[in-house]
Amino acid sequence: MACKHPRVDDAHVDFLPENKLLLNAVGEGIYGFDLEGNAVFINPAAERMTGWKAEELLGKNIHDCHHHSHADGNPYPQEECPIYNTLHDGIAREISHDLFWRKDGSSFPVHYTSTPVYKNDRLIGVVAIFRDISIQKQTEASLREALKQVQALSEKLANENDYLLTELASHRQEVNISGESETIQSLIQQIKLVANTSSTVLINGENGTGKELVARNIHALSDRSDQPLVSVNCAAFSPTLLESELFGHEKGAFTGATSRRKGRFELAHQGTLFLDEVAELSLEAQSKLLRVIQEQEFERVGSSTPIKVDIRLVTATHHDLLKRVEQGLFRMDLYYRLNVFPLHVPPLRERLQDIPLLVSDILLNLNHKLGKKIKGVSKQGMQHLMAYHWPGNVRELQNVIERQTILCHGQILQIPALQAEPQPQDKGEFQTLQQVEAAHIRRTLKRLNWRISGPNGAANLLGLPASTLRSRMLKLGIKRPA
Ligand SMILES: Nc1ncnc2c1ncn2[C@@H]1O[C@H](COP(=O)(O)OP(=O)(O)OP(=O)(O)O)[C@@H](O)[C@H]1O
Repeated sequence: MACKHPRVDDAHVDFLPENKLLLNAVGEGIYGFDLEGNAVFINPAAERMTGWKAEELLGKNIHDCHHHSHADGNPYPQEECPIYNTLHDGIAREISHDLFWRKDGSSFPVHYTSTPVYKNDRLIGVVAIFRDISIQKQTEASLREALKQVQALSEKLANENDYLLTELASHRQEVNISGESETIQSLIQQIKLVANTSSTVLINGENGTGKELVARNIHALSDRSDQPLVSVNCAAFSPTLLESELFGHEKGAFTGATSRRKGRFELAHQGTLFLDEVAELSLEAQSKLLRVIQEQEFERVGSSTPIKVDIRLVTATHHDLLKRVEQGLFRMDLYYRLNVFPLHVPPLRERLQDIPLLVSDILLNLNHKLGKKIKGVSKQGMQHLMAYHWPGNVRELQNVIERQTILCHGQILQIPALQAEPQPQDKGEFQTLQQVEAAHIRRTLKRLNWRISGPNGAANLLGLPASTLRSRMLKLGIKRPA
């Protein structure tokens, strides 16, 4: 932009004479103006910053040279200029959000002061001292950007932390498995054996038998126990959501992916990942899982950068997974990868002798939770519990006990007769009374692991003295299988 009206008024140029040497040495730009707003002094720093030489500007109207427009290109009238206002009212000003235009048409952000100069109490001009604050602005912008990233990261960490703390808090007490039956004791042995290896474990069993409890025990007994145990119920998500839940996603990977998110595989790094209901994985997710198991690496949804993880995998299902393989619903190669160490959790109806111990553990928790003082279950109540077939397994037992505990006012819990065990299918053949009696005794003995006497023995449950039961067994030819 061309500057107009070159006019030097010698009468006004010498208001800074003694300081000129000093002013030429400072790093900040300095202009001296006469009362007309024309430049009477320009130091070398100002020349460097604006690209104008002093001789080009001296005597000219400085506002027109590099203060002519705002950043958006709109005109900047002289009447609004703080420096020119100081010229008129003699009041000092300090401005931090403004810009100066250079000779080459570019601009830079400035911080400046405009200070009135008096001689013999008479205002004779103004000194403007300015600094190029581009670097400061850039630093501020990068700091703001860094702060945004730190805030996003700390929010994400807080979420992950919340998830892990909730997991820990809700399961801290479940590091034991109650049961004295042979099957449970042998299960506990196997858990202890496998826990300290890094082998993949596949837990199979009906709903409510304690598969998740087994997984927690494996983790708790392993050398990864101070790292997270992360659980995912594969049946709880649609195939697309499950993929992003497991592997995470990049920002914008799909509609609704407003920020980058870590998947459960990353959260479980160095710990244990428990995939419950693993049979529900889509074939696509199965391929991805197979790759993680083989290569210990995967990509987030929407990214091609591989992420390496070190996890111990424990899976569970209530399905016959091999049957799912035969039906083409589950990859055979993945099945073999998961089934390295299979564990079977038996249904409660096959280990009825565990009921008294389970009930006493459940009551202990419930007394604490509900503020009750129940000491135990009545004799008849226990018989009712032992006579039931428990399709919902331990979870159903917990629910029955909790329901009755809430209703109970005394110290001994009464349990009503529970829905009777379904009879064997009527195949259209008549059975004699003796055959029905033999089948019933055999079934009861089997469920009680062939225990005859004692409070949890079959004789007690059938309402007979143990000696009578033994002679009936002899008569009916019932023997414990070898
Ligand atoms: N042997 C046991 N001792 C103590 N508590 C048990 C035992 N088995 C199961 N439970 C309890 O029974 C409840 C159900 O167990 P869990 O959730 O582990 O079963 P699950 O087989 O994983 O069920 P689902 O297949 O429905 O997910 C839990 O509260 C668990 O703590």
